[in-house]
Amino acid sequence: MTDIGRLVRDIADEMRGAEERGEVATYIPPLARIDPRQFGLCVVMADGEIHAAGDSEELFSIQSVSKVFALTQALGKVGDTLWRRVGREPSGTPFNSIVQLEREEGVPRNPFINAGALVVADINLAGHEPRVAIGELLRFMRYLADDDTIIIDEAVARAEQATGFRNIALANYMKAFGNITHPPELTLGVYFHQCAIAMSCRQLAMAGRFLMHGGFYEPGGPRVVSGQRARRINALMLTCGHYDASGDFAFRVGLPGKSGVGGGILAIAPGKAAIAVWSPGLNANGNSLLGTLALERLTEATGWSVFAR
Ligand SMILES: NC(=O)CC[C@H](N)C(=O)O
Repeated sequence: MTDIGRLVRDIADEMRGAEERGEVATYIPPLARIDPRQFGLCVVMADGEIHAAGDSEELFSIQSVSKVFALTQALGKVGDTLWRRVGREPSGTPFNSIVQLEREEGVPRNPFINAGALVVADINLAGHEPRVAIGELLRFMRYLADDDTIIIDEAVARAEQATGFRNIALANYMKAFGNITHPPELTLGVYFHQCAIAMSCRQLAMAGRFLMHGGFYEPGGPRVVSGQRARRINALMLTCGHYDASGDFAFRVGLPGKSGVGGGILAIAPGKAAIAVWSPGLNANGNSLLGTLALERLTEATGWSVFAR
């Protein structure tokens, strides 16, 4: 039996000393100021035991990791009709790409690229004021993580509102195809605020537990989603969670995972563990460089890859 606590500490020690750390995202000004020397890792085991090391209590901007929870929320509202407006194929393009949208008539490839997440935000906005839609997601995150202190970093949300021209373009372009139903600025407001949720590795790993427990909050606890839905969300994370590096992530780590440009990654070992890792330096695809390496070390040592026997 692998001593997980020790493994988690060893990985954090290795990452602390790493020289090659990638580049922090600079296109969102507050993220450009984050110290790239930080690294945190938290593993929540199926029995509830928690192993954490490094800067695992430090808050970071979860950015695109929020897309997993926003998708869960949207599926709860509209069920499988969501798939009329969003595909479920890997895009093979960067997270903020627009190139496929013209040929595919405003239907994004999947819910984890920005275009897809904007449609999901549009679904979550239906029938609400933007403030209420955002509040609903924040409450959902707090419930999942069992932590009422989780907040939205307004400075990050405002910064993206002021500089997010690609997202503004994506939303307007899809509006032209009728796949954004609200005024684009309202849908964008919901999206920018969900990306600006600030969490620690511990909080994020806790929030991901329902995906390790087949849709249950915890063993013996209430259902968050059906078993089928949990499996499907995990499948999408595996195939689309790292954009045009999703294949490489599956190859190296072998777990459903979702990254964000804040440097966080949520990874799920079904039935075994929910894992959150954070290191702000990104690789060329906009995924945490050391976060990916740490997960590779973890699955190599534990055999948690979904492809392991
Ligand atoms: N990959 C990401 O984390 C991207 C999220 C970021 N808020 C953006 O829209 O650009």
